[in-house]
Amino acid sequence: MKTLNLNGVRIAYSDVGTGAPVVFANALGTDMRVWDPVLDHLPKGLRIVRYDMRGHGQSDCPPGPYAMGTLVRDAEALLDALNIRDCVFVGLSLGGMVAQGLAVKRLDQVRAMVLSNTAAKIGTAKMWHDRADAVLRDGLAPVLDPTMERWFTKSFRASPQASFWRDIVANQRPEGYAACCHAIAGTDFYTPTASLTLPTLGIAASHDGSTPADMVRETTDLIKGSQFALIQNAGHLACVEKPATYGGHLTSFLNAIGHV
Ligand SMILES: O=C(O)CC1=CCC(=O)O1
Repeated sequence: MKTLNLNGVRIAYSDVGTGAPVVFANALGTDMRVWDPVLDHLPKGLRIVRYDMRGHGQSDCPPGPYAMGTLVRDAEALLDALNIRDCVFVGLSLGGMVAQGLAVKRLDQVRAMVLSNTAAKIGTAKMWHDRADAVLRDGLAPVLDPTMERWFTKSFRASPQASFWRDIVANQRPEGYAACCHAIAGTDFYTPTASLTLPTLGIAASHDGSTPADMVRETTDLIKGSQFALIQNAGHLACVEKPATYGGHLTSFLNAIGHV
């Protein structure tokens, strides 16, 4: 794990390999470890960059609320600092919102994107403000059970791995989590995303309790020529629950666009 000071904030990242760049952005309540299960299922030789969204993982947690524009600027600054152009940007949930914002702003940095378990707009502003208020008041403990239900199928929740992912959320900082809830609350990328034409893969999961498959499909369909994949028997964190299937879809997409 390395860090860079970007926009006055220390951002933790990992940068491995020297080939065609693929950049991964995490979901709310997670950090770059959310991609660990999938990495073994990707082609060898890529340059794999992951980072922790501000307020998450090992990155700094400046006071919130955060704006989506700030999260997009962090991604932009990271790619500039690492001299990355023409990457495939893979964004999970909140990370997928960052992908859309970055693609609108910096097509020189992003040649293609993967919108995983995400949408142009997720939920309602009230829902996110309420969740942020609750987490700031009571901490993350009360949101753990509902989060696990949105993230994973019943059978995965009963597996020994589940407690590891529960702890990932439990150990995030409530202030960073809440600050990112505010960023989601203020985001509606419907119109800007509809103007995009870059190669795009949408990935949805059959049991996603946060961004149901129809929601992911609606956003993916805004982008002309996009592809869509539905992963069966997985929840919101399909990259964790079905890493081989997820990696297979990513690999097919990378091959199809010649990003090898
Ligand atoms: O509701 C959740 O916890 C899932 C989620 C929505 C946006 C995000 O990044 O995660």
